[in-house]
Amino acid sequence: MDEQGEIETHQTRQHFSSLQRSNFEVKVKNPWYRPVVIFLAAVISVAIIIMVAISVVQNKPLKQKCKYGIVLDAGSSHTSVFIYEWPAEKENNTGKVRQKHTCNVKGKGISSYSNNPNGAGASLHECMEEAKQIIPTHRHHETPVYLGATAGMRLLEKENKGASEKVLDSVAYSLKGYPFSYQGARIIKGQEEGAFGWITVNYLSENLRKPTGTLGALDLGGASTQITFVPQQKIESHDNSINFRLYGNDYHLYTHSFLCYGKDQVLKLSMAKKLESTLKDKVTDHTELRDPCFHPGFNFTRNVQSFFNTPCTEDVKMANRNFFHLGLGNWSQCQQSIRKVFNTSYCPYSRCSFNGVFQPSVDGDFGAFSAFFFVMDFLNLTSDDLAVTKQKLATYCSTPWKKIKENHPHIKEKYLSEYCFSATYILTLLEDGYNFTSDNWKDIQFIKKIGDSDAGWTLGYMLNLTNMIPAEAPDTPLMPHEGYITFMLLFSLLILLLLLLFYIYFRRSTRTAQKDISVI
Ligand SMILES: O=c1[nH]cnc2c1ncn2[C@@H]1O[C@H](COP(=O)(O)OP(=O)(O)O)[C@@H](O)[C@H]1O
Ligand SMILES: [Ca+2]
Repeated sequence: MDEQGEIETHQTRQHFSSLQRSNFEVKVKNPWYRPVVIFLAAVISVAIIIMVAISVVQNKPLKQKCKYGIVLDAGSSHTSVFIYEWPAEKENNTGKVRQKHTCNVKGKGISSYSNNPNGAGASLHECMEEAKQIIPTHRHHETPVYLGATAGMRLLEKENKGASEKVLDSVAYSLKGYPFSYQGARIIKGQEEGAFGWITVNYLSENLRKPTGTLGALDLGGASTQITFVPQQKIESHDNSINFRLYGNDYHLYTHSFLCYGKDQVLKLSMAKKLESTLKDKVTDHTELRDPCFHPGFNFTRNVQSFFNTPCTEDVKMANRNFFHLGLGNWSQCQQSIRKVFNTSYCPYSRCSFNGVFQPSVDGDFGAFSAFFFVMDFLNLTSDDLAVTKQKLATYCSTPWKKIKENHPHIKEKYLSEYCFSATYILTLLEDGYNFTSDNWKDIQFIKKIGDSDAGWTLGYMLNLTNMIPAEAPDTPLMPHEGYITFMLLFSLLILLLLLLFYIYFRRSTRTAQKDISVI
């Protein structure tokens, strides 16, 4: 072999040995890489599937564990039992508490039991038994029960403190006899009634955690009425100011409760004033009271005493006697007579509603509930402008009593006869008392419920006493539960897809390498 041949042979050997090396490498990769990749892909896939499955099961709304609370609204006309329900683990979030059930206690309000206090406690029995059925037994012992009494008991306390204490003792004794967690029975203050009504409507409307405005609250009961809202102006009287810090926001509320200005007591007050001016100098029995607030043809014999059996009319003095109560059905005269129950002759502040009570000008939207709703809804007056509302009411009041009864054969006559008075009072209170105008009349929404919960003070009272509205906003998860599950699923699918692509690409490149070798 010459030198040239030597070199070629050497180069060929070198080339062959490098080929041998690369062939060796591919041969090593092939049997090793494929099963490992398949195995890894399988393990990762299974891991992802397990992860998704666990996160779905872990995070799916488990069979809701609920907690419960009971509030008894011992109003002047009747008592209602409200049962509230909320998901156990979300109690500090807004809008989570809902009204599960209500039960109306048979008979009148607890203040009517002043001569038979034990009857007050006993009257709650049926509704409390119903609560035992509705709330799961294992939750009974941890379910708080609160009783709040409003203006009927405020009046009884004024009139006869001993009797009001006995009535409260009786209802407390009765409530302690049930398997729930008794938390107290008390007369709530007018400011609390107003403020908790405001919290209720704003909690239910989910206004509290948003930067949007809040809803003012107008509550009309039988014995008192409340107005509560966030004013634009400074609150000039300490008694009308309530401050709350809720979910990290400060609220400065104006609130006032007018005792004796619920629709039943104001009827007595108005009647007392009419009787005083008409009958005072007449000594004969069976004198007539011609009343513009009752329908033409309405004619009943009544006793003066039935309008003077309350501290609300104690300033008007009259001897007891019977009189004929005759209806005239004249809306504007009725309004004139109702105006006399508002004293607007003095105001020690820059502005007042009536009776020398400070009130800033009404501002924003209002929810008007309880008897505001019952009366206006019955008369179909919840959605017109003020002028049309007045016209319709004038027509209703002038409708003969006989026709009214024919049109509503199933409504109790006492209630039916009073709707003209009550609606006229509502318009007068809102316009002359609180200073609403035809311009902002549309800002008043007459409401009974928000969602499935009644508007009223009870929900706000319970939320406050159970500390369910925190002062600071609780931390919220990054995304809602449904969003989290969707994200996890999509993300896992994406990883699977990538693995699949990676596997396909790897197989292809391996085959290409093998082909290259076989060609060589
Ligand atoms: O279905 C109804 N139609 C008309 N008025 C009603 C209805 N239900 C309740 N009311 C009236 O609503 C008022 C409720 O007052 P409540 O008993 O709460 O007194 P309070 O809040 O002054 O203590 C009473 O005047 C009652 O007659
Ligand atoms: Ca009430």
